[in-house]
Amino acid sequence: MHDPQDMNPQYLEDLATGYWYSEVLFTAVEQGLFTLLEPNGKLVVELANGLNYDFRSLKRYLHVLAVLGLVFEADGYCTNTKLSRKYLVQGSETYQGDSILWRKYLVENWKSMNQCLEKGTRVLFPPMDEPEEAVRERFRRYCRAMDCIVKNKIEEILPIFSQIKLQGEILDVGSGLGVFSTGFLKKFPETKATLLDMEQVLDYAEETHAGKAYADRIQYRPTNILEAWELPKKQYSLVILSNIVHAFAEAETGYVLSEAAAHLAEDGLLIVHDFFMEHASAKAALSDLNMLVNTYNGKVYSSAWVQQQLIDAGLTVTELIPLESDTSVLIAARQPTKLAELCISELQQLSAKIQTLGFEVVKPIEADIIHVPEWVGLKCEFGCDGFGLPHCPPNSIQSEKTQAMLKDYSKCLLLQGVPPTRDFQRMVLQAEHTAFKTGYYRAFSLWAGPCSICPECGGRDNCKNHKNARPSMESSGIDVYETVRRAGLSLETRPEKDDYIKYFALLLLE
Ligand SMILES: C[S@@+](CC[C@H](N)C(=O)[O-])C[C@H]1O[C@@H](n2cnc3c(N)ncnc32)[C@H](O)[C@@H]1O
Repeated sequence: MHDPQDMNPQYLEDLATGYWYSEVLFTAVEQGLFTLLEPNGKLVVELANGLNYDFRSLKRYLHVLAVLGLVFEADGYCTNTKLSRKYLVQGSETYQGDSILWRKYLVENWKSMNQCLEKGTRVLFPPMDEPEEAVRERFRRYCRAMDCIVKNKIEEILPIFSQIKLQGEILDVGSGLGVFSTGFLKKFPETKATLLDMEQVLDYAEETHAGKAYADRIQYRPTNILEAWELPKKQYSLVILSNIVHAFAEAETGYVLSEAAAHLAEDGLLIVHDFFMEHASAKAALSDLNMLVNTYNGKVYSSAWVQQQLIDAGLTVTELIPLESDTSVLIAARQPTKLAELCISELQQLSAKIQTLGFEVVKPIEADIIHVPEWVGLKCEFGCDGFGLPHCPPNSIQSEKTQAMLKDYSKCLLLQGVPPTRDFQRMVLQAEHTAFKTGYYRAFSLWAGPCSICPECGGRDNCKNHKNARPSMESSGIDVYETVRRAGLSLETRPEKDDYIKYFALLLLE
């Protein structure tokens, strides 16, 4: 997909047709198409009969599913792909259909966006006279949807705890069906869990876990978590708040966080898993709107806000730990040494800290993707006004030296920001200092554009600020476009002079 900085109307067309993709998926999942294709695929004609579809229209529809990588279709025969077989076949452990169909259920509320913006709150609610059975079924669908999503997350999160021998009591706050805590129960046999949620949710949770090997280690405690929790304080080795922080506005969420902290044992760990504005920023911002149209007062927070609540409650807290997927975790403890037992790479922690300086993207990359071809210097010598400036060629690093220097480094961070140049360069310097103070004593940055760090430049032969001057990537012979693309980010030339600019810098670490 194009991005907004490409200044391409195709980006707008792609946004406008986003629902085409979701409708295609919703229909196939709702009709159980992928389930019908198991175990060995079907003739398209058989599928048309099974679904009561017009044969020719189904061929067109299957063509789209094939283009989207969800089926294979050839010679009138159709089979699932690996992806659809794993995630879209009913009855499979990894089935995602319940969360996909929950997204479909929410479409009506999204259509009320304009009214929500006018009123400042959700406007559509289930009917007051909804029959009890319908309410119960709706709750259950909601629980299954959350379950689908969180069971993938727990696989990403458990490795953080791989050096810890967790024992004792786990408290899962706003647990839903409790998939998060059961992930811990399975990994740590010497733990027990208490689930806090509404009564009807916990009834369903109990049904779901009945008969499982760990079932007798779970206690169900129906609780309104916005009121006092009738539980012993300072008792729990692990307190879990997964996807609950975003359910309420500041006052309520602040209360829930402080109650969670109060129930944490002296040597316990508290984990907050959620969307945070700093990670997967488009999805996080859209999730914030999802809260606007679907909840009473929920919202997505910045990690800084949640961290501050935990600090105010007397805890020490990690930097944001982004998952590979769209959410992140923060982990807090009463004893700072407890956090040192977690398996979070130093680089992850540093990236998160540097992100908070205000960069759009902070991406760890391997130094060997940095591309230093022969031609870059030509663009400086012929065609750039900066040639001869204090830290531009020929007063910069020769490409041979850059190539040699890069051999001393393996890890680095690619930093993306925006103009003005001086502000960006100052932020890069701050990032370098942050890395240095963290222990990366070889930290060295190369930024974008001629050095602009001093409002009054000492001039070509007379730089008065060597302490803060740095070379740019391009002046050192780096092909910035190719390097950025190899890092999986996008950078295009600008068709118009006033088009949006992205700035990149490299922070070499070790
Ligand atoms: C988004 S779900 C998260 C469930 C689970 N922790 C997860 O990560 O999938 C939020 C849960 O909080 C529960 N919840 C919301 N408000 C609550 C309240 N005031 N008291 C107790 N539970 C509440 C909901 O019933 C729901 O199960």
